[in-house]
Amino acid sequence: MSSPLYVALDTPDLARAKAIAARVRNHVGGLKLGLEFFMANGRAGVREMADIGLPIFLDLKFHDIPNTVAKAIQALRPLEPAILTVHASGGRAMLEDAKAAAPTGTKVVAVTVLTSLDGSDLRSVGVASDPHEQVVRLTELAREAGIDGVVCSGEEVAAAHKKWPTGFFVVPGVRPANGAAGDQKRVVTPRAALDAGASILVVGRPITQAEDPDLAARAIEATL
Ligand SMILES: O=c1ccn([C@@H]2O[C@H](COP(=O)(O)O)[C@@H](O)[C@H]2O)c(=O)[nH]1
Repeated sequence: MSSPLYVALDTPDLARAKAIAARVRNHVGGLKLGLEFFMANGRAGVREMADIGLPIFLDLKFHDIPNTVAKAIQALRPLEPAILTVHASGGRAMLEDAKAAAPTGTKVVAVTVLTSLDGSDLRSVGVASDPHEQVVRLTELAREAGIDGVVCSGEEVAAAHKKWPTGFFVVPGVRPANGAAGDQKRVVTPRAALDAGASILVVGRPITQAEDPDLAARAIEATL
């Protein structure tokens, strides 16, 4: 069985992304490429990373009107990513159109509440619900829209999983015990996230900024 650990290669530097991927490839189940990587390296860069032979999670977090999101996803079809992301708050029609536009083998997952936000951040943008309630609400929306799963923190994944037992749950904001949270506010350990029902874990800086990324990935893997 492949590892549930996906490494987030958040760098604009293609050579650095390839070097880290080469070092950790035997201890991770896939490579997550986000906006920082994509803006610098585009589709050609994604193709080069795919040549490494691990599944590609393209985390571009689309959020726009349904037609625009669908057309953007259609433009990415040749890349056939294993997973891609949209924002659940884009609404049901956008989620439905995103799924219809994606390649058959691509999982479309919706970001519920970013792991960098807490209740006070939600209130500051006019959302009265706490992160837990909001994640559960958006998980129900995602399920009804017929997509594949959601992105949430390890604090809510058990509740989301209960609402959607067959869903696919992506958990970022994962830190080894005593690891620096950085800008993440809803953080759990890799083991706790898996025990709570995560399908895959996304870990970036604890691996990519470690002195020895291979050792850091191995240490996380050993806890799973
Ligand atoms: O709610 C979300 C959604 C996506 N992310 C992404 O995951 C990684 C986390 O990186 P770390 O360095 O481990 O904090 C990053 O690429 C985010 O864009 C997230 O953190 N939270």
